[in-house]
Amino acid sequence: MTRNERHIRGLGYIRMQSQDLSRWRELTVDALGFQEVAGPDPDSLHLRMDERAARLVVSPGAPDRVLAIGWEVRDHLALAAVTRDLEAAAVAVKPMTAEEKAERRVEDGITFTDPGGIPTEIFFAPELDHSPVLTGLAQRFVTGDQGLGHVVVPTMAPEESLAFYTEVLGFLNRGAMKAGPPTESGYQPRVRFMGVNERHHSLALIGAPRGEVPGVVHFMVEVDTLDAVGRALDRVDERGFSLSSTLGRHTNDRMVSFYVRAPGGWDIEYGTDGMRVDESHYTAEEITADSYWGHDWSGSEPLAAFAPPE
Ligand SMILES: Cc1ccc(O)c(O)c1CC[C@@H]1C(=O)CC[C@]2(C)C(=O)CC[C@@H]12
Ligand SMILES: [Fe+2]
Repeated sequence: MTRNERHIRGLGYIRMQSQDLSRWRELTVDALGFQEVAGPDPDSLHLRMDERAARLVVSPGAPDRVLAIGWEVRDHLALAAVTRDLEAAAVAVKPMTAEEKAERRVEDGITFTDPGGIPTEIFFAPELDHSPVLTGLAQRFVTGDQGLGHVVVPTMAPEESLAFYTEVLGFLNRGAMKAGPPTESGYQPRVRFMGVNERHHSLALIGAPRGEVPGVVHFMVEVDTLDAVGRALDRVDERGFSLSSTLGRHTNDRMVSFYVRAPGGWDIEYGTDGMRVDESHYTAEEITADSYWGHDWSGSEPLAAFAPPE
């Protein structure tokens, strides 16, 4: 198999819808220190992390689900090249409408669904907001050349999804972890990690019985200090949010993080101290434990992506 040229530079934005915006605001703004800003849609929650106008947008709607995972490319030429790669792979690609571009505050982009049914977008030239970033915990979100963070998406077609992201979109294989025993036909299910920059993984894929709704297992944001992670942990606890996993350090990206349950049945992973991958010598590896210490999932409420299919 060959891989197309790697045009994607990072995870750019995530758009979601939820029936409970006030609880989303409490979690993201009050507990995790995102900055709430005004945006093109007065009814949506626009959350700022850095100089980008908004990295996360939560709109009112049912059911609770992800509306778009936005991947960033360098410029118009890169967008045209990725569009050609997708069309060559027979993916139904739509150009963003003027309204979609205005909502996302990007110069241009395309929309399509990935093999797992996840609404996916590729864009370039996001608008910047040059006013100071006023985070609630005085933390700095680690973004920049490492993008927003990472997202873990469920897929009912794990082999097809892996081929799509690595061969068509050029994501780099950043290793895996076995997830459950081999099937009778000998297929070994794995959580697959993939990267597009120095962040160890910008995307992970998990085989799950439910694809499009909610369309996400967790997304991760990184902050600059362990103290900010600790303060966020105190605040989610004070506000009665359910901790899906205790604090721990992952083996593959070395991130120290906890996971908190958001409305809609997926998690936000909040971490610090992630490693940077040096691609000049990195080789894909298989981890045999998710963490060096901590990350106790025993108190986790069931994830919506793993609910039995309807
Ligand atoms: C293993 C791992 C390394 C780095 C990460 O950022 C990361 O999210 C994970 C996955 C954590 C976790 C797991 O290992 C077992 C299966 C889990 C519980 C899920 O179903 C979602 C998160 C997964
Ligand atoms: Fe993660």
